[in-house]
Amino acid sequence: MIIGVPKEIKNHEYRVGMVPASVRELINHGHQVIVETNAGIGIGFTDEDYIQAGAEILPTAADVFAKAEMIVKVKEPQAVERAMLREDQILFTYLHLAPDLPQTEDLIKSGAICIAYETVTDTRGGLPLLAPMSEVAGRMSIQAGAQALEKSNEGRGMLLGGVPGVEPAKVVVIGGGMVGRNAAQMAVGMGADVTILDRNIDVLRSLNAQFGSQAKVIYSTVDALEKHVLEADLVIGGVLIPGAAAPKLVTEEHIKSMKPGSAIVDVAIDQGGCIATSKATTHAEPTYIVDDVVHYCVANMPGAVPRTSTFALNNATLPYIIKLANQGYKEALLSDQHFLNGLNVIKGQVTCKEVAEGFNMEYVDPRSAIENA
Ligand SMILES: NC(=O)C1=CN([C@@H]2O[C@H](COP(=O)(O)OP(=O)(O)OC[C@H]3O[C@@H](n4cnc5c(N)ncnc54)[C@H](O)[C@@H]3O)[C@@H](O)[C@H]2O)C=CC1
Ligand SMILES: CC(=O)C(=O)O
Ligand SMILES: [Mg+2]
Repeated sequence: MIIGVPKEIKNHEYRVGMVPASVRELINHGHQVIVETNAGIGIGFTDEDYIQAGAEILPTAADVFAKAEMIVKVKEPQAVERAMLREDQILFTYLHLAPDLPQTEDLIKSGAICIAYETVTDTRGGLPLLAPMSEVAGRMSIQAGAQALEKSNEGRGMLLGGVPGVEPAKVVVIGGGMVGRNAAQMAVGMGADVTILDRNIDVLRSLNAQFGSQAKVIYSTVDALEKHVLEADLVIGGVLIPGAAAPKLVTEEHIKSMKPGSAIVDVAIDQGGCIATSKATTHAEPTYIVDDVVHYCVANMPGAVPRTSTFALNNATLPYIIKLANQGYKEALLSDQHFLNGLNVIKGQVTCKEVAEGFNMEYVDPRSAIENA
């Protein structure tokens, strides 16, 4: 198979779909890899590194899209990239369709086979291709939140850990999954007063086992959420209902009643955000203020630490890329229900239930969509 890796074009996005070592693996499996010039330059990989691994370098994204049978990316395709997709081409990347009608419509129109990293599941109920970036974003959320609390950023002027004799900041983490657990780990490490809310009892038990008395672990009701959010100096939004738009758990009224200068980091923004006043921002302009609350809502947080992130992402995606290339998408997806869960759009049909329901579109069972393709 011919596998194409274009350079990412989202704002301050320096990750890349494949590192040279992954290219070499695919070449060893007998495939051909084409890479856009300078695709890896943001993480220190030159064209020469890719050539050494066996790739061919092409001068533009248009060349890569025109020739590749499968496109491997990081972020959801931007409008100019969507225009280059073609029927029967495989697209393997993050999509986050639920909050993004224009992208969903373009992918339907393209006729391509669009497999989203973030809805692939595993046998333990996890999301193996989202997890590595959630680890990164969860950890980063505390750095971002600490900065947002600085006075020069219109924050309350609080140090997360306080100092001897002065109280630490209260950090409230909504959603105790991969993002929440990693955020809590960093916040605890910095000496903050940490509370984690989730509504899955098994998750609560596991958080309790990990953090013991270092963090409060609370069942997430409207009541509990309101109490803790209104007391918070920093709120981290990390809830997820896989495939679906995030529920708006923190309301406009809550934001109005939060302490002036408090901060929120809505990591769930890539699924639309779990805070009513959130709107996606970029690394160039990461924050804005609503009702004196600093909002950080960057939808590609791991893009800021692209070297760590690309390796972490590639470690997880490589076996799936190899499977698609070796077996073709039909066999690769039909033989593995968890991989099949990644299929969001195929040849004009929506095969992710949450996306179809969210946009009032017809849902087609992915298995029959493939069998009829
Ligand atoms: N902005 C960015 O750059 C990035 C964003 N993300 C996003 O972060 C979000 C979280 O991802 P993960 O932690 O991997 O998901 P996860 O599935 O590991 O964790 C989500 C948690 O939310 C909990 N939850 C669901 N409804 C809840 C409610 N009403 N109250 C409290 N908890 C609730 C679930 O029980 C689960 O434990 C996703 O939207 C993901 O796409 C991930 C990486 C990067
Ligand atoms: C998951 C995601 O949105 C990211 O890594 O950018
Ligand atoms: Mg206020």
